[in-house]
Amino acid sequence: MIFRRQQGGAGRSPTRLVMLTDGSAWSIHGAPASARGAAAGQDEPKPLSLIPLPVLLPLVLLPLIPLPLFPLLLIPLPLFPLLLPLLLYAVRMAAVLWLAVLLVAVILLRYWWRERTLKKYPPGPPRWPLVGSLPYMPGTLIHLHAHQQWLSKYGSMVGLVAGNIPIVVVCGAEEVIAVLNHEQCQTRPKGFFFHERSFNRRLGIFFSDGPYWTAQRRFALRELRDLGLGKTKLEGVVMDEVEATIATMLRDGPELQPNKLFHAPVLNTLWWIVSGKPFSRGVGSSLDPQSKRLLDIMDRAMRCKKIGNAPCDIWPLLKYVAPEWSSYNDIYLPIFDMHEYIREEIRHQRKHGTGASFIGKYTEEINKAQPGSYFDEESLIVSVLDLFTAGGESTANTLSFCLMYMVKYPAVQAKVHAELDAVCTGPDHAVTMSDRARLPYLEATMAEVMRTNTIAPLAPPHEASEDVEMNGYIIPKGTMFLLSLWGVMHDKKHWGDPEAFRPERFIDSEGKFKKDPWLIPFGMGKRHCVGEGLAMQTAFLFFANLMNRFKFTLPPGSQAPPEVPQAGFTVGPQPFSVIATPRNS
Ligand code: HEM
Repeated sequence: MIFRRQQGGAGRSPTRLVMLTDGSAWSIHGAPASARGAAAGQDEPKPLSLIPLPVLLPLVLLPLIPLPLFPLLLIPLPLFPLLLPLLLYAVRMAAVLWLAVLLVAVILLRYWWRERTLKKYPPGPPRWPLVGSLPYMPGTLIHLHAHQQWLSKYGSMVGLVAGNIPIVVVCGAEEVIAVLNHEQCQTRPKGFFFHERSFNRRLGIFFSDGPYWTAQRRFALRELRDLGLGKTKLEGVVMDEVEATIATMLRDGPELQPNKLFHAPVLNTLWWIVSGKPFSRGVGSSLDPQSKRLLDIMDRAMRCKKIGNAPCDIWPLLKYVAPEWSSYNDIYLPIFDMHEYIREEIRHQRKHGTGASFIGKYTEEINKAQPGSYFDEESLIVSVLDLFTAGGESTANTLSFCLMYMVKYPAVQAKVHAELDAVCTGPDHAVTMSDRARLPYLEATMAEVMRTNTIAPLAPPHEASEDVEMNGYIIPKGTMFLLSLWGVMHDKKHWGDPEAFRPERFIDSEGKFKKDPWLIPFGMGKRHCVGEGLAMQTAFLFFANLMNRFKFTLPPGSQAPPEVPQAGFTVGPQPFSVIATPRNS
């Protein structure tokens, strides 16, 4: 390319900058010099298509050269080699500019397209291109923010967009119940997280759909029941864990931290169901290395509070460029470690024989699988992962909350003790499932704990499998629902005084435990928790026996723990301490 100045003469346009190559020329102002000549009856016009590509390309790029670089074009020819780096820089800038323009165009197009589908969408915070409503979304405890800030401003259904994913946060009790029972709201979202956690397929029970999900759920329900749910066998396993926990409390007490007390024994019960054997006896220092490894993995997995909402879940490509910053490593590395742990157990069982366990029964299904079967090793790994993630922290946190409310409400604790004293033969009596019906106040206390500070305040996300019409809004297919179970259990119209901790609300006029259909810590409808029976049995045996053996008080001089929970995969109490005093001392 050669640039030189062309002098304009009388009656011609003033001096113009032109580019000459091979005799063709182009003015910066857009008209080919040859075309101008032709208009004046001189040379034949030269069609643009005849301009060779090496000439055409710079012509197209030229307008994109940033303005400050334009004076470069006035520099005398002999100096040009010296300016080559600057020229290259200019070309690079032009390319970057093109890319930026293209990117902005794509983002705006996507934004426009998305907004077209959200015409009758519920109101909510502003939605921007690229980030949607993310700047207005709290990172954690969305249910509290929704009830304190959004409910009065936008109503019981709040429309948001995270990145490009439409999300409706449902805070109204009736609307939550309607969605939970709606035929077209029973699938799970299809985002990055749901594939990445399960071998790039949607496997397991928690986040799968359709006939595959039905098969996995049915299998899990059957096996949880057959593996001893409600029968003496499982009760014996849980009671072993209860005894081990009590021994640890006596050894490490009297001051204890409930947040650290229940994870190991609860996971141990789950591991027994999964593998047919407990992984350790006791908690804390007495763990064997394998058990410690499992607990460490679970701890890392549960500590990550951003699941489904992290930058890598919204912009998946970040996993390649910023795995730390985008929380990819925090979320997925523990999950992959867990895959490996479960895979090792499956191999061990294959080698040494499988017994009456979830893995054993599942392996039998795999062995008799026909082509197209829903049962394979990866499905087994993810199903076990689901049982662990769904059942471990939730049950342990429920128990920590139980102790927290006992130290906060000593009068309730005294009533629980009085009831236990009337039913049991003394603090050394092991409370079993056969005592449950005779302990209605204890049962009501557990129900009230689960109502007041439910560990899954928002149900795991549901998705609209079709366009759904509700309250005059149209929620497009593919929208993610975040359903406030907390809202149902704090609805003023239904409960009267939802903020009060009052177990008596679950006691009828005859002094018996009274169920309430709006007590839904385990959800309702087709996606209802598969582990409710197991969780309630475990929680009852732990809580009843610990209450029978100990009196719980706050350490002298310490404040009552705050009711606002700590976020995690599920929520739990903020760290707090109790003094556990044996009742027979
Ligand atoms: C206090 C303890 C527990 C609570 C509060 C709880 C709560 C819940 C909730 C709210 C759901 C979602 C319902 C929905 O999507 O609408 C759920 C689903 C589920 N829970 Fe639990 N859960 C507990 C314990 C357990 C245990 C011990 C297990 C298994 C060992 C378990 C396994 C599952 C599974 C597999 C699902 C997915 C069901 C599906 O999508 O079909 N949960 N749970």
